[in-house]
Amino acid sequence: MIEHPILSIKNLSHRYSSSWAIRDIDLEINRTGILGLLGSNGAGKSTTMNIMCGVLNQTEGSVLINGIDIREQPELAKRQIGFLPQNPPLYLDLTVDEYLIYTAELRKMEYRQIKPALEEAKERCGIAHFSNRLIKNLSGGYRQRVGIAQAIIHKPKLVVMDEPTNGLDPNQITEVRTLIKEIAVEHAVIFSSHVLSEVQMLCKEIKMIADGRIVFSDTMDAFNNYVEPHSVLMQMENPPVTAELLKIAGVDKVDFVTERQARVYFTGDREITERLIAASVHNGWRLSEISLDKTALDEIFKQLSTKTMQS
Ligand SMILES: Nc1ncnc2c1ncn2[C@@H]1O[C@H](COP(=O)(O)OP(=O)(O)OP(=O)(O)O)[C@@H](O)[C@H]1O
Repeated sequence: MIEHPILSIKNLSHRYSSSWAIRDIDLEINRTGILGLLGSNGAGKSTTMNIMCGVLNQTEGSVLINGIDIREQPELAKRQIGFLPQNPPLYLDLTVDEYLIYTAELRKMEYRQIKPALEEAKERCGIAHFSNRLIKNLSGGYRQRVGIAQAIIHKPKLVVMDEPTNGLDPNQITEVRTLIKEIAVEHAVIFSSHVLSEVQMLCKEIKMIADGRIVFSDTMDAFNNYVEPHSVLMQMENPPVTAELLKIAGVDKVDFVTERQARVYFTGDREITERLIAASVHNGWRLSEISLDKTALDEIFKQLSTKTMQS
């Protein structure tokens, strides 16, 4: 028997009226766990997710869910997908139970399977005690849990979540992230975010999308290595001239941020900090602070985002 990938997207492109929102997206998921789709607002995350869940018809390319073409056999393919869109379609005047039973029926679940599936989904999402509560009387975090419950009630292979923590308060964000991690033990989860730290925290694999194209695709470890700081910030009471700093092995470039603070770009290992401290002591630069430059991470993120626009 042929084993199909859970999700296989090839050369996916979409055009709204005249302009392309996404171009040539390739993506494959073969196992459970979380894949992060990272991109800033307007990068093309929602467009990609709406197409992969059969909500939007693509202009070009193909989406196969477990080997089934979502455009050719949408009903069959959608049974394997759970989707939490950016604005979950919750019916505020229904109770949690009424709503979840309705979504199970939409998925054409067998009648006798619905009751146990309902209980299991509520249990997993921590909403069993709200079974008879109207959705409009739930907090944002609990509404999001109901949204997640409708995405998993039919036990799909693939769960797609479009910015699931957007608009939640910090406690709710932590709870929803924990829930996503739990769900990913049994399901393949693809999750979008514009928050780099969130993707770093949750995902083993990352696809970064910018201006409708994938600009980075690898494991989270590879991404973290890639975006390791390449500069340090040095605060000195008696700073040297740039040329003195450039003499130190590994230093590529120096920018003075203020008269006494230099950003020192380097290649190679992080032992550069030790060499800089030693040089400072030796030459009397009176170093008061030295740190790996965190803003460098954002800079690299920006560079990756704009890479395709320039090429
Ligand atoms: N219905 C639409 N009609 C025309 N253009 C659209 C439509 N929906 C999205 N776009 C455009 O397509 C591009 C990609 O948008 P998309 O919503 O997929 O991005 P996103 O990464 O999900 O961003 P956000 O987080 O802001 O939703 C943007 O330039 C957006 O303006």
